[in-house]
Amino acid sequence: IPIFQLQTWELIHRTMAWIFDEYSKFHGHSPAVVTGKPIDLGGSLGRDAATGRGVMYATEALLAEYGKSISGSTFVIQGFGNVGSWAAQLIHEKGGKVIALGDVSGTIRNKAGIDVPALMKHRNEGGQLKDFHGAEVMDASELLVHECDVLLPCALGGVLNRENAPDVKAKFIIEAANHPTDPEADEILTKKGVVVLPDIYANAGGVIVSYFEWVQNIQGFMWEEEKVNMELHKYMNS
Ligand SMILES: NC(=O)C1=CN([C@@H]2O[C@H](COP(=O)(O)OP(=O)(O)OC[C@H]3O[C@@H](n4cnc5c(N)ncnc54)[C@H](OP(=O)(O)O)[C@@H]3O)[C@@H](O)[C@H]2O)C=CC1
Ligand SMILES: O=C(O)CCC(=O)C(=O)O
Repeated sequence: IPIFQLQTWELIHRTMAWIFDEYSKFHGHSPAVVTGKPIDLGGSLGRDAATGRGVMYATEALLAEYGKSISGSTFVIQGFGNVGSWAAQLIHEKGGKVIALGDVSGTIRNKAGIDVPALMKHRNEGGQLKDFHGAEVMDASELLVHECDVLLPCALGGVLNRENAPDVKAKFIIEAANHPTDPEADEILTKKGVVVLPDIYANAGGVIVSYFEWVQNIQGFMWEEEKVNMELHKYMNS
């Protein structure tokens, strides 16, 4: 089943609706042939937040194994798109302190913790990260090696490599992006005792809720968002 990467949900929805429509012209109404559809055409509630929510559940589960929790831990996040912004919001809701964050437009930090809802409002009103008043601008090259408990790369693949891995200070890395840690970095980080949670689990929330979309389509039924989130939590923790 096809899916877009690194695109806005508006474009993903439009494309998936087009594929669904074209297929249905030849085979009759067939919503289950494609996921990532707009809600009105059989998309699932909760899919928009699903990857970031799954990242939060995975982080919570990993920290618990080490006797820690999101609340009271510090977080650095690269990428403030679909995955990064949802992960940041949900971590903030759980009492986690997001102390540094960056996208292409800028990189910012606030030792006391960034007010993520205020940053979302600023971004949704068209503002860039670098112009946000609740944090100071920092050099983008310092983000991945910034002091923190948990580092969440939520942008591109291969961002952690042999150049920067020796300087990483995080104790935990959650691979929210696809393959953000290259094999050389993996080896360096493991020797340093950094715990790296692999992408195949950490960012599985998206594909799990896409599976739920297919399940709902073949059942001819739509789940409440609470049920989607509850089932996602169950799958991420099983
Ligand atoms: N969305 C999903 O459901 C899933 C996504 N993934 C993976 O998660 C990652 C993020 O995807 P998603 O959030 O959907 O993508 P988006 O396009 O929504 O967001 C990507 C973010 O990364 C930022 N970014 C891009 N390049 C850089 C860079 N060089 N330095 C800092 N920030 C950068 C972008 O900044 P700007 O906005 O300024 O361009 C944007 O904030 C990808 O690796 C994707 O494959 C994995 C599973 C599911
Ligand atoms: O929703 C999907 O089917 C795929 C999600 C995704 O983008 C990924 O797992 O990389």
